[in-house]
Amino acid sequence: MDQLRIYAKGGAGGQGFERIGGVGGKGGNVIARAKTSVTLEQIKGKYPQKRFIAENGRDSRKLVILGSSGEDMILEVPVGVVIENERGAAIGDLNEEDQEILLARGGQGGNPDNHFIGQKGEGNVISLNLKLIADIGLVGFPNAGKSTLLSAVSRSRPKIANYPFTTIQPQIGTMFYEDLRQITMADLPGLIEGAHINIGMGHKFLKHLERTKLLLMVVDINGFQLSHNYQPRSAVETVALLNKELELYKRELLDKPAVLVLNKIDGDNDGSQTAEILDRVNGLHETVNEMDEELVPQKLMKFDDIIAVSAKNKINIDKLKDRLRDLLDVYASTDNTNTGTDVALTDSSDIYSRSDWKKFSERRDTKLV
Ligand SMILES: Nc1nc2c(ncn2[C@@H]2O[C@H](COP(=O)(O)OP(=O)(O)OP(=O)(O)O)[C@@H](O)[C@H]2O)c(=O)[nH]1
Repeated sequence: MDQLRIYAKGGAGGQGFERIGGVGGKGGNVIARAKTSVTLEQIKGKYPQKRFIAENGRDSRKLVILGSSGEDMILEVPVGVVIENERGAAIGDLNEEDQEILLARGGQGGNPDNHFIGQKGEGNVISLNLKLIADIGLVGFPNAGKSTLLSAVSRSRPKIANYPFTTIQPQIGTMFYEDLRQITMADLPGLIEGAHINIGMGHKFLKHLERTKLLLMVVDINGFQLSHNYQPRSAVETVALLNKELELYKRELLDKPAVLVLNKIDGDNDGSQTAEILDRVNGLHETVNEMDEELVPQKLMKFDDIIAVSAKNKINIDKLKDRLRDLLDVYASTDNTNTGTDVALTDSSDIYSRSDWKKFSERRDTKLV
């Protein structure tokens, strides 16, 4: 969820008491305050009506010359949110903890200027938009080739982006297309085995993946080993492990559009290694039964596609770029999210698309040196 529309209404001003020159209290304001711990989903869950109304100011009375002001209504919103009005114009953005923005002003209390009649508070339809870090977020353990891939797809060297609302610095690459379309891709450092329990940069990393439209999982066909203290993992185990890390952090991440990239196929001379991985990933709901329980996620991600590449030798990079673009377009036009598949699946439905792989395997002999 990256957008939430709400209604904010300032409290009305209290009535003045003309006979004694009494002034009504000012209506409370509705104020957005940034908190890193808050999500848009939480706001929606807590306030399903999405109406935020501040308290009215009190009237001035015989013994109360100055009516007291209404309380402000404070709405806690996620850090990194852009606030827009009904017409889509930006009112401002909140990039730091406890930063505040006024959403709707309370009405003036009744006083001589308004004939002692308390004024209504402002009523505004407001849209809270989470800033995207990039269209595509790379997911992969160290050494999978994420930086190399980012450089391969983007024309120039990826830039280190300075996002005020993150403490980590994502590398952002821009993919350029012939018709001038641009798609951004972010490599957020720090995902390692155990990230969900906050080993390494853990949560800080995973949190930002939520702010991308599509996840691109990058796996080295030779597998992965975090360090000598950790067991080596095969490529297929790595897919399961990454799936699990995402799931343990936040299950909803598994519902995002996702593509799997099998990288470093230049080292697989006859293509058999990659073909076997692809087969096993395609049947992951069966393959996981043979894996250590600690590697197995409860729910499997549904990849929109699996593409084998060599980031270093630029094999299949254009194909990857085209596919990513197509997928983003499809998702933008249908606003679909894929639903993923549970591991406890009993039917044998093939949850991964093989189409591109077939085409690739037919062509790969001519492409490989
Ligand atoms: N043979 C081969 N090596 C590759 C390929 N892509 C990346 N590498 C090598 O793999 C190593 C790791 O690549 P990086 O791009 O730094 O990997 P990363 O995933 O960004 O790693 P971290 O920065 O540690 O997260 C480097 O030595 C790359 O040259 C590839 O397609 N083929």
